[in-house]
Amino acid sequence: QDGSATAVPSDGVEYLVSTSVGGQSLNLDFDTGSADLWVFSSELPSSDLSGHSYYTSSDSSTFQSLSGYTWDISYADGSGASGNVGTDTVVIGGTTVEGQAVELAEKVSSTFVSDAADGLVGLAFSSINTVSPTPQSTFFENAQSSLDSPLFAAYLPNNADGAYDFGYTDDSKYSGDITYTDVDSSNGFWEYPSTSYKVGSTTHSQSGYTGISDTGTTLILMGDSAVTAYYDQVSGSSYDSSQGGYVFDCSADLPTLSISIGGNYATIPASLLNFGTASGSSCFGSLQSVGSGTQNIYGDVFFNAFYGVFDASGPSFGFATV
Ligand SMILES: O=C(CN1CCCCC1)Nc1ccc2c(c1)OCO2
Repeated sequence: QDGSATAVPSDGVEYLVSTSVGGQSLNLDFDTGSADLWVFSSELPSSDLSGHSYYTSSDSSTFQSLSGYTWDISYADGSGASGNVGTDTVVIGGTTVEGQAVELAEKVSSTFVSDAADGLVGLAFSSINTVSPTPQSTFFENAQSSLDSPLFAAYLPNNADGAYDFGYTDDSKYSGDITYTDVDSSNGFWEYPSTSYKVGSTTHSQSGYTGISDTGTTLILMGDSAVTAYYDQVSGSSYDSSQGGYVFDCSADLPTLSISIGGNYATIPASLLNFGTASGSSCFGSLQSVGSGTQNIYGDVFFNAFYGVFDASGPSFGFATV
């Protein structure tokens, strides 16, 4: 059944969605860049639980253990978690999935302990689900047959409540048309060619590059040539290792950044490219380096500007101006 769930911005770094797992409410981070649904659980050391809501399987009448099943995930930012697996009823907005694989954390890395999320809902493709011995389907994959259309959409406006819509697109959340491009899911991501970009009105090519739509990443992460080309146009900008990225004077005049999604450009307004105060009068850039590789990561800052549609028929990804 179609539905919409409110996404609340948290600490400026993620959006959390109140989710019912076996009747227990948890604030979960929806991550289109991974495919595991995992939760803080009573199996964690109690010192890891402070400040978190957590799932207790013995308190759920609908929990079923998957005996011998384990999971262990590592994210590109170096964080990770692991544990065991069961199934339970998961409700997000108006959409219910019975028998959803729920991955209970027995261990989480320190960043998760200090982060507000009580777990994650992975919305990438289950080919990258980490459950052993059998990878498990995502909430969206399980929900698809009950939705009017096999799609979900992310509406994540800057510093304001947003939403995840399941089964339909909501034209009150965007203006103009939704522009779609084919997705190559062979790496398990909502991935597409991203072979050029514009800094202001100057076009640059990045042949062979792809991009992924990743609501689990805060910023926009691109290859070093693109990052250098951008900050070369920001006078006084520099890479500050103590801040962990490019910074500039908060009064700096920033160019727009247009990224190619398939054959179409999405232009991020300059205002969104200043992520905010780093220290004193220096501000942190919303565009940072992805490091090595040719896969750009288009995170929440992208979704601050565009309603993103993840359509399993195709599959395809669509964007429209917020
Ligand atoms: O790791 C993530 C996102 N991740 C989602 C799940 C919670 C923890 C953060 N993003 C990311 C962070 C740094 C990167 C990167 C991606 O690609 C290269 O550098």
